[in-house]
Amino acid sequence: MINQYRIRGQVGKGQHGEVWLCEDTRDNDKQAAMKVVKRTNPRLDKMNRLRRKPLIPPSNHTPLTEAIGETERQIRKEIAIMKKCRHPHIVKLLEVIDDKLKSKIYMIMEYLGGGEIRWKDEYSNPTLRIDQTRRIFRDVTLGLEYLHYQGIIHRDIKPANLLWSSDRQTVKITDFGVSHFSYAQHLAAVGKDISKAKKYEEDMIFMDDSALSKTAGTPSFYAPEVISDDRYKTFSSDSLINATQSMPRRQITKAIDIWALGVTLYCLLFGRVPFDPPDQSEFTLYRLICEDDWGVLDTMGSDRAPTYGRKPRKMYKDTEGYTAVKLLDRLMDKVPSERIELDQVKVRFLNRLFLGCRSDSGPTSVAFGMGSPRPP
Ligand SMILES: Nc1ncnc2c1ncn2[C@@H]1O[C@H](COP(=O)(O)OP(=O)(O)OP(=O)(O)O)[C@@H](O)[C@H]1O
Repeated sequence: MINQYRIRGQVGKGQHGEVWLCEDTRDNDKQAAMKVVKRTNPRLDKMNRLRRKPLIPPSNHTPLTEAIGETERQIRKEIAIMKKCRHPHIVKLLEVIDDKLKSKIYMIMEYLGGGEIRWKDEYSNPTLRIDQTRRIFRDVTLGLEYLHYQGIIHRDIKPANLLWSSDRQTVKITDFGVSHFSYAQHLAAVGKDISKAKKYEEDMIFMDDSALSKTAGTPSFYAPEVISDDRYKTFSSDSLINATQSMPRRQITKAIDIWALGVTLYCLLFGRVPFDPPDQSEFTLYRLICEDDWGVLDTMGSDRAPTYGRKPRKMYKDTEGYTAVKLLDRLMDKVPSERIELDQVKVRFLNRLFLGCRSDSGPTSVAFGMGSPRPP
């Protein structure tokens, strides 16, 4: 038992901790997920201490972020971010058990019993039907829109971080381990005055936007702007100096999540990632992401709906294949400022779902919104 929680089996293990199924004995044995994380990780903390080299020697006034180790700083950031979120498509943090004298921190979350989304079989064929993908995509779009409105960039959107509720009716976004909260981005989204920051004061220590310059997430889902030129281009020593001097630092914004949403949608539709280097090297992967186009298979989903190719002709514009490829095009635009925003995804691709279109009101077999049924 940890406080009122009776521990049942282990449901998963991540890089930073373990997740256990437990029951809340004070709430009719209601199921919950308990993420148990160690406050310190000597190897990681040492590495980060060396990397960060404090500019000011420690004193009585050393900021809290310097006084605690890197691991605990990351956990606290994850908790601060999760505390801000209350949304049907975001995993809910119920409670944190944080006894300063103990080596572990316990995060109690709602239990998502449906587990991870299974999107491919052993031969990399898609396992989801188009209508299932459409529902998952809608849930994630809504969850992500809420995060961005809050000023949160998730930074690790991918199928493995989307979990089904126990009844498999809803998908929720999880794992805020590398997420970032930017007060500036929150204000930009809601258009408020920065002097009204009172409410967020306690979290200000985690709002250092410079942390965004560190690469985080999963390589196959990286947006081009996350990958700096020196990670996939070969330079002569002279041109490297010139290139790094002249290269403006690319701005990391919520657009990186929209790209990752596109990669996720591609995975669900085709059972494979859009950029898959034949030599399996990260160097090649980064080059493909930054410079190459992706391709499409002839069909998508386990129900094998036709796609009509990478550049489908206008005559197919009312088909789900055409709509899906156009949506992928807009989500995976290599230029972040040109990439579609989530409100546009809603208006242009999910509109009918939002209006609650019923199966008897017309063609609902269309994959991503408006249009008429597939041609024969
Ligand atoms: N609220 C939850 N309900 C049910 N299962 C969960 C829940 N949260 C996490 N899990 C499961 O536990 C596993 C570990 O989750 P966790 O977030 O710690 O690790 P992770 O996703 O591997 O991330 P990282 O290694 O980056 O910390 C996940 O694969 C997931 O299936």
